[in-house]
Amino acid sequence: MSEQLTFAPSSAALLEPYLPSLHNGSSPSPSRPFVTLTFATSLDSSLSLAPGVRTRLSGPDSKAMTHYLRSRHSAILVGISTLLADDPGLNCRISSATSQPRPIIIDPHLRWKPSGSDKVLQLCRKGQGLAPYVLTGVSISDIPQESSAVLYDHGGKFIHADSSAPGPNGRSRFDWNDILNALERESLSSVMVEGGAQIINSLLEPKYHDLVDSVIVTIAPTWLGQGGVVVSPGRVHDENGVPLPAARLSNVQWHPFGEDVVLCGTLRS
Ligand SMILES: NC(=O)C1=CN([C@@H]2O[C@H](COP(=O)(O)OP(=O)(O)OC[C@H]3O[C@@H](n4cnc5c(N)ncnc54)[C@H](O)[C@@H]3O)[C@@H](O)[C@H]2O)C=CC1
Ligand SMILES: Nc1nc(O)c(N)c(N[C@@H]2O[C@H](COP(=O)(O)O)[C@@H](O)[C@H]2O)n1
Repeated sequence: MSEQLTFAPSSAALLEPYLPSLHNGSSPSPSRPFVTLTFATSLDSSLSLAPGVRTRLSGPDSKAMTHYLRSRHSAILVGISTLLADDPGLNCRISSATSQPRPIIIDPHLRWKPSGSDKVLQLCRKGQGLAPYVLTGVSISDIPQESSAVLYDHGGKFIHADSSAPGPNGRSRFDWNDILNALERESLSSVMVEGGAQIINSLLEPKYHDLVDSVIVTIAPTWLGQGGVVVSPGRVHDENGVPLPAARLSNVQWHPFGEDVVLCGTLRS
């Protein structure tokens, strides 16, 4: 039996202004899903000790908060490096949860070879979570049959999306509008974007700020030190080349959860 978490209604009420509507789960924009950017960070803005190293930052109370968020979104999105590094469950372990979020894996070059031993698929077989939808730039006809079979048998699938949008260092990637359009086509009305750093840094680019409905960050009272996987979006400059803050939150609230503090805000002006 996996761990079961509880989250007090009084704590849930604090988060309500930052969550998709309880009534219909919808976004303020009817044509795309509600987007919550959420992650746990150290005091030096690290998500983990090093690439590929699963690192616990959240204490029990903020962890329960994260699982409450999972209960309130129809999808939970992570990058492929997070999936390969953490072998995460990506399910909701709140005892009172009535639904599970759909895991979305951003895997433009198809690095994941699904196997029955992946935790996310084990949980699916136990009826404790859903199988992932994998967004990839690879043509569906080029995906190895073994990979498709494992994923489809669990109720997941590969979804092709254009991965030729220009990214940093001349690398191509998905445009976030295309990612959200793909989720909308799957009738997923809300998504919590959990990470890792490349995913978060790309979503924090100014051109995507209007796509993000809320930001909920757990800050743990620890410094992970140099070499961590860092959230720090690309630099923004004014017309004279003077650096500007990359992003700033409005409508800010801070809530202590155990030893951690949870910062809630919005990116749009
Ligand atoms: N503390 C926390 O809340 C969290 C921690 N993590 C940690 O973060 C680390 C992984 O982070 P990263 O190495 O930054 O990897 P990542 O999980 O952001 O995945 C990076 C990969 O995702 C793909 N990708 C990202 N953005 C894309 C875009 N816009 N279009 C197309 N493809 C895109 C690319 O293939 C890229 O190589 C792990 O150590 C994990 O433990 C991950 C999630 C949450
Ligand atoms: N909220 C939060 N706190 C931490 O301390 C974390 N390390 C993470 N990581 C994210 O959660 C995923 C693990 O999920 P499961 O517990 O296995 O379901 C991990 O892959 C990161 O996305 N999050």
